[in-house]
Amino acid sequence: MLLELALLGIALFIVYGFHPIKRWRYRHIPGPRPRWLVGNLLDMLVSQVEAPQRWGQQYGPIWCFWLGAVPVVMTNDPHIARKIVVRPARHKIFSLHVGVEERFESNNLVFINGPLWKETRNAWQPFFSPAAVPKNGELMASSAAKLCRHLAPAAAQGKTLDIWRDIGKLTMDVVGSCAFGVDFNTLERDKGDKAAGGGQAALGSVHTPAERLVACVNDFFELFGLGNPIFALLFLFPECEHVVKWVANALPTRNFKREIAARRQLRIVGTELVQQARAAVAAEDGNGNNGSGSNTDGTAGSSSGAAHGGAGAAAAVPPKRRGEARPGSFLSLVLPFIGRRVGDTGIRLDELWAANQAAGFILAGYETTANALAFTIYCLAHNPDKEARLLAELDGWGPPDRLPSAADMDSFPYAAACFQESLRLFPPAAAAVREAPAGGIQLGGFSVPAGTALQVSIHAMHHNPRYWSHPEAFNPERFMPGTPEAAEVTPGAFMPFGDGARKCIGYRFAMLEGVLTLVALYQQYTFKLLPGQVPLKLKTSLTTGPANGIHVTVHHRRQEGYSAAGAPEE
Ligand code: HEM
Repeated sequence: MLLELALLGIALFIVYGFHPIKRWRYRHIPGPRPRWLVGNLLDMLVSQVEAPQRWGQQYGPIWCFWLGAVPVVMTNDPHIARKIVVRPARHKIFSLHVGVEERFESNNLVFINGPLWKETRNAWQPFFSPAAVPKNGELMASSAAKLCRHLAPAAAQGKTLDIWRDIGKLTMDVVGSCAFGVDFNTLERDKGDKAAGGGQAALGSVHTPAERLVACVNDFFELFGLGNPIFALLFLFPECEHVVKWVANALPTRNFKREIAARRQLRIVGTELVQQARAAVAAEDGNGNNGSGSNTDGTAGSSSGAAHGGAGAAAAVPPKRRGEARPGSFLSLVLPFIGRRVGDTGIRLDELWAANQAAGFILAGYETTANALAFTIYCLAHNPDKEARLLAELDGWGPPDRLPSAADMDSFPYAAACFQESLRLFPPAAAAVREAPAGGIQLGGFSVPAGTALQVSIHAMHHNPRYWSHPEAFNPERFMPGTPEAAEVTPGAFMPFGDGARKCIGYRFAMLEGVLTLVALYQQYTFKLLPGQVPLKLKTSLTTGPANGIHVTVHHRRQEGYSAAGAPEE
């Protein structure tokens, strides 16, 4: 009897691995052949960038692949992409976490849907309005100036460095000063770079708060999602989510322990930032009021948008009313939402929600922009003629020590074009994700069942030869208005920040930071790649970044005798 049951179990498991009913529902959509049990998961584990690009060439413009038992319908075509991104619902993101970490994660703007997403996006929006973003320019430029000082010894001594790590310190510095008014000190200290770079640091081996923060964010990015083998189990057995979660937490692997520690650290930092902001408000109120959510009158969006402040700088300007931190700081916009009820969902926004918004800003604002800037430096170092054109633009603008501001953005069309072209070639977010609506959706002539995960492969679209001539070439002229290259660009084929209601909320902020940083850096320095880095190896978890950093030597332009034409005078 036992033997028969075992055989029946094995037979059922074998049949389960073919997912016959599910696969039958998607049989009409072309795509790579799924393997037993794992589907096409292994291809995605090898490269979440190359596999979609290859499938796009073989099966495009729309295809279906399988993450274990989960079908994903993907496109590399701008017209189909528009139909996908216009939908506001993001497909469910699996999570292995339990308890407070699960509750913390369930507030993340990137993952939530419905009324909670709407209310949370409302809390973020005023900080990113067209009027508010430029006010961050001064702090961004001053962080870039710090980075320039930080690079000076390497330039003087001819040392090599991983510029991706140093740029990461810059973007964390910008997040701290612009969003929270806090100096994370990332550019002031350099303890052997233990804290930075690809999550190499175990949290226990770093000590200062800034080091801990950078280390835990790096760990988070490295270990989240498909980078974690247990996570892959959720795709193999999505119906058994609770069991997989239970096993993962009961018998955590070393990496999973690291990920939990990183999340905990982020939660703690987020909570500290919220509490500091509340304390600053209470101190300014002068009556001990801690802003505990009494302000639910919808004033959150009314702040001036002056982003220079937050917890650490709150004393500089009196708050407009109780419950608000420094006007215009990110947290000043978030704090008044504490205590609100979200429609008729029964959800009440609390301090954990606010802490998640603070941590979410750190996560979203740090690594994507760092990767984009580091990729731009790589592209320019590999294309000296484009670098020369950039240097000519900067030299025409002013002396090397003149710091750029948001008001100068129109003076740097080529710097902006270089940043955009690098976002095309190496989009830090590989895909935009949505869910097919109730009743299903027609895409590219195929009907896609309700609830299906829909993805725009941003990388595959940006490399689609149907829409980009010489897609592998770095050609910033594509983004210079009035050039023949720009005239060729298909509207909608460039989507590094996604699109629709869920378009990246930070895109203006990222563009400003990217251009101001490039200007400040290239006014003073150029960078040469160490050999062996072309073509660049990529790694993708939540974002796409360089797999092994970007190793360069730094050259001071004036000392090296650079001319406006950019070439070093030998
Ligand atoms: C070069 C830098 C950046 C890139 C390439 C990037 C890219 C993206 C992409 C592709 C999405 C998904 C959009 C969609 O599904 O349609 C996204 C969402 C998001 N981004 Fe960014 N991002 C960058 C910088 C930032 C910054 C600086 C912040 C803010 C601190 C930020 C905050 C967010 C948030 C909160 C979302 C989720 C929005 C929602 O679901 O409503 N990003 N980003």
